[in-house]
Amino acid sequence: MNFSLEGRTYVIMGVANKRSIAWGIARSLHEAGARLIFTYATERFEKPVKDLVSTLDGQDALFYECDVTSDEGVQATFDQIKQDVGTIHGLAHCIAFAQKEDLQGEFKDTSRDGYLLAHNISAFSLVAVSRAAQPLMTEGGGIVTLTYLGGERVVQNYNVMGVAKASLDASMRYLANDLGKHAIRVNAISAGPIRTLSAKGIGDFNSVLKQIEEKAPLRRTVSQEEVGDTAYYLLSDLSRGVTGEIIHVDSGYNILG
Ligand SMILES: CCCCCCc1ccc(Oc2ccc(Oc3cccc(O)n3)cc2)c(O)c1
Repeated sequence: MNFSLEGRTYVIMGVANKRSIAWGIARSLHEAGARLIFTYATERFEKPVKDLVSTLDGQDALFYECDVTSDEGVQATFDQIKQDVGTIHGLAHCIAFAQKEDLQGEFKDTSRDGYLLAHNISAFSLVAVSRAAQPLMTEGGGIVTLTYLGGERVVQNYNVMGVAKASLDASMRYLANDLGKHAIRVNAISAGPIRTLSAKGIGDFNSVLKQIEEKAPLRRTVSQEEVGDTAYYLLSDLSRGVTGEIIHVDSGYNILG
């Protein structure tokens, strides 16, 4: 069996810059021979993403805007992708957002709007893009999303994003149940903390990194590349028997009490 991604096309949603975990996923899939399609939330990201992708030798990528807070916007993007390439073999959902004030202080102070916004962008968007992508995945395939330990147990300051990640994790399992009959697998990677643009929104992030380096079984933090390689595994035939699963790429930190 061949585990190359030659001849396969994957949609990667959420590259912001070279530090993005989504960019680590893009590099791993490119190295495996995949053709890549990139979506970004607003045209602000079009040039940075195109400039990054131009560094991938031999990549014939496509680029689309996709506002995941709009059902029509998601459908329009996937209609365009269907028109341009026909079939896709998978998707990496690397999209989340919560208001900065809801990522510090006490969770009990979360506003109704802040709670709904975090769930809309960080959890429901997986349902929306999976529903829109399914008809294009005529040969089956894989969907991967990014989650975090704070959705499984309390991590100070992660607050409403933790509650949204718990919803994302359960949504991933229910999507795995629905889409399995179409030979589409749905899994999540629970990444350890990585210094990305998104991480800047989180209170006291530096002390979390220090805690990992001191306590995690591997005594170090993980990289975008290590997460990218696990996404390659989950989107390739190596993981053909795996769906509805969360793989922790976190130096083992999640096993500690
Ligand atoms: C206290 C937890 C420390 C480890 C957090 C690891 C982590 C880092 C980044 C993560 O992704 C996001 C994505 C958006 C997000 O919301 C943001 C980001 C920047 C500004 C802002 O206003 N909101 C917060 C975290 C994420 O889900 C998890």
